Amino acid sequence: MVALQLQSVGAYHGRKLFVEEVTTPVMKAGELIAVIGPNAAGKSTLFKRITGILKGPGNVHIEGARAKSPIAYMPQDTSANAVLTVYESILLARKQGKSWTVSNEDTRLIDTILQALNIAPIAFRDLGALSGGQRQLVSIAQALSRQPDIMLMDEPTSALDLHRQIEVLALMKKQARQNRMIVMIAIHDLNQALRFADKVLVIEQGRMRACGVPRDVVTVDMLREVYRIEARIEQCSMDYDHVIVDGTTRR
Ligand SMILES: Nc1ncnc2c1ncn2[C@@H]1O[C@H](COP(=O)(O)OP(=O)(O)OP(=O)(O)O)[C@@H](O)[C@H]1O
Repeated sequence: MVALQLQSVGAYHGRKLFVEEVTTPVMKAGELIAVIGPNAAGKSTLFKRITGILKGPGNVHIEGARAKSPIAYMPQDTSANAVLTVYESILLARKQGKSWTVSNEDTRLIDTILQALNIAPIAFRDLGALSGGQRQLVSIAQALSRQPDIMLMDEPTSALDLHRQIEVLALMKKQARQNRMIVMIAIHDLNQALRFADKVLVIEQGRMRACGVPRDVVTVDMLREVYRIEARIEQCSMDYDHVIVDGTTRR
């Protein structure tokens, strides 16, 4: 079973260290981890360091991975220039770094993903002709098609309507459990993080402020200090904690 731990991890843009000394608890197969923090805190930078796109000190320690390239990364920007259909783009993502022979297993998996994300009806549309939300769903499909051990998704639901946001986050939680993946999702919607995450990792000014179960991490004090908001945390009728914002504060 895969396990991931960040050990004193930092990340450079050019010569400047934008993320420093991130040491997490061990993240385990089956877990969904929400990565939260204000704009420019370093969430994307951290993801790019974990994937190896950016360099930096420390160690991204992975144990028990099944795949040779265990990480799939879904970037924040999902715009596409390629002249491909949705189906072709997912197949291409699946075949990245593998033999180009297309097997029944490949086509079956892609069909399952198209159904799960409710995008089968647009499977043969050109990528360039999709809406922003549709492009984001295709990007999720591409990442899922790689059947990774570790899935890093940078704001995967930012362009989706509320119904689709919940569908996608519930699907990712199920995928994490069923396929024994670690799923890390950078997300701004704290209520979605509280509802779906097993753990929440807070990044503030390039450093990890906290990582743990949502109830311990998303607190009134954290919201005041990190987000500069005055808020209450109350339980909704379904027992989920919910952030209710009363106002913003100045620094
Ligand atoms: N290519 C780059 N070159 C130089 N600096 C960069 C680059 N990309 C990001 N940065 C800087 O790194 C810092 C962290 O940015 P990052 O994109 O990781 O933040 P984030 O937490 O993902 O923010 P957001 O929530 O706004 O997406 C910011 O100060 C940003 O300006």
